[in-house]
Amino acid sequence: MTKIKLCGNFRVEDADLLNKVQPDMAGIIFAPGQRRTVNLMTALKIRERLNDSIPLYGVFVNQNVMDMLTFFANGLIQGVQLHGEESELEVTLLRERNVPVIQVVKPQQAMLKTAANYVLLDNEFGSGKTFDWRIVPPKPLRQTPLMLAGGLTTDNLQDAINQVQPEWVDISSGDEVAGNKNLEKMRTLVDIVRQ
Ligand SMILES: O=C(O)c1ccccc1N[C@@H]1O[C@H](COP(=O)(O)O)[C@@H](O)[C@H]1O
Repeated sequence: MTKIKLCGNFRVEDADLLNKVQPDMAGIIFAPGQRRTVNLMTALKIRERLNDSIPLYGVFVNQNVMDMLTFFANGLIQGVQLHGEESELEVTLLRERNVPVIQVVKPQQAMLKTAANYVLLDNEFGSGKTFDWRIVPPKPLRQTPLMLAGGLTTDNLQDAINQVQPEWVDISSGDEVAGNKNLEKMRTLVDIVRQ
């Protein structure tokens, strides 16, 4: 069964919505200057309020690995999502310290072996835009569990799963209404992957 990550949670009360719908993973944005970027205090409050059963991943774009290791060691995050041009060396460094890693790759790299736990395909970060799913290599050719992202919504999620057969889907914009996380959208998305 495909698993679901709900990302870009930025208000403390978003933790309550996540607890209600129980996604397999949640995400917060540490990359600076994004609409959904959280500061450390908000991140701590979200982790505190979120059920222990929901792993919280931090999204970073070309940022300091030491910060990631500190956040992980302190239990603030349970894994990292590298959403920039991070090197395989950085991935290895994190993996050597047992940090689970989601690494953004280009579609053609979805077939390469990597030290990361998951490879993630996205259009642009948190843009809410889809890309042409036909360029994704078929499942038998893929070496690492695939996380599909980019403009997934309640309208196209089922098609995306049917076409790409990803192990995971990752959604940020598609569970929002007027710029805020929305319980009904979140519930519908989770129901689609679990039906
Ligand atoms: O969600 C964000 O705002 C974000 C900011 C910077 C880097 C990554 C971000 N989110 C990730 O972007 C993709 C696609 O999101 P969307 O559903 O198209 O909005 C997803 O992997 C999020 O984790």
